[in-house]
Amino acid sequence: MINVAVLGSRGRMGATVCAAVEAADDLALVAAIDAGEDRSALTKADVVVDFTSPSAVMDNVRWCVENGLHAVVGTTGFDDARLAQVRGWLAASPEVGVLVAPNFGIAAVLMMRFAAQAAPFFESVEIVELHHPNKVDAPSGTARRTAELVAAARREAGLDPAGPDATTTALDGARGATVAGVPVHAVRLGGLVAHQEVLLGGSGETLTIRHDSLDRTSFMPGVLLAVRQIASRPGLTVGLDPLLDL
Ligand SMILES: NC(=O)C1=CN([C@@H]2O[C@H](COP(=O)(O)OP(=O)(O)OC[C@H]3O[C@@H](n4cnc5c(N)ncnc54)[C@H](O)[C@@H]3O)[C@@H](O)[C@H]2O)C=CC1
Ligand SMILES: O=C(O)C1=N[C@H](C(=O)O)C[C@H](O)C1
Repeated sequence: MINVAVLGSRGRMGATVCAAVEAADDLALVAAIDAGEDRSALTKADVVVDFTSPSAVMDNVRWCVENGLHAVVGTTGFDDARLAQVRGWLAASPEVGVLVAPNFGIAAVLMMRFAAQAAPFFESVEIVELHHPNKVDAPSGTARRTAELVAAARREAGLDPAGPDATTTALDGARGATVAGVPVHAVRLGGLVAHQEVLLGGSGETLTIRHDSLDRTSFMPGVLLAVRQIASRPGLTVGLDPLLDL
């Protein structure tokens, strides 16, 4: 039995994780903590799951590492500097495992992988992410990660991350934000959960790779996989890919 605690337990994702843990025969939910509540109950857990906010997550992760607790982190807001900070904390607690994944959906992980595979074969690539209007950050963590993977694949093939663009006159924001050289556009729309399109274009043809999370249960197989594996993966793991042998 793995004892699990959830940070952000009253949120959209946290509540879904609590339900998934309670439904699993090999997991026990030992603490469910939200903003302003005492974190000491977390020490009953083997693994802490964090779905809070980009402004809260770093303090939570540091606290978990300092207390010898493995952490599975879905909260967004991680850039290279933040990941380096986590590696620094882990250096003092080398037995602890922290997994940070911008998206726990298996299909989303595959979408990112397919986008990176396709990226060197096209002149142009742009990313459109579409989410529910209560999302606090833009662009999404998934879009940022996709842009980084796509840019790395294009650079390796000797291509510019961005495609040609003759637009010289535009309202600020009309061409989106640039992440690792790739244009990223963010839509916030009632009725949506989490969606992304990677648009690739070349001579006379285009390819669209689209992923849709229609319900937050889509993230649960990935979260539970990470919870089950994190104790055997000390140090920092970024993304779900290594757990899927991708
Ligand atoms: N990696 C993935 O697969 C996914 C990641 N996310 C990310 O997870 C995060 C949370 O998303 P939602 O659940 O939609 O947000 P939400 O706003 O519904 O929930 C966040 C919860 O965290 C709580 N919270 C804030 N600070 C806290 C703290 N210091 N300690 C404990 N609880 C705290 C809030 O009170 C709230 O209940 C976001 O960064 C989002 O982008 C969301 C879906 C999937
Ligand atoms: O806030 C969300 O909802 C989501 N956040 C993650 C992100 O920013 O990529 C994952 C998914 O897109 C849902």
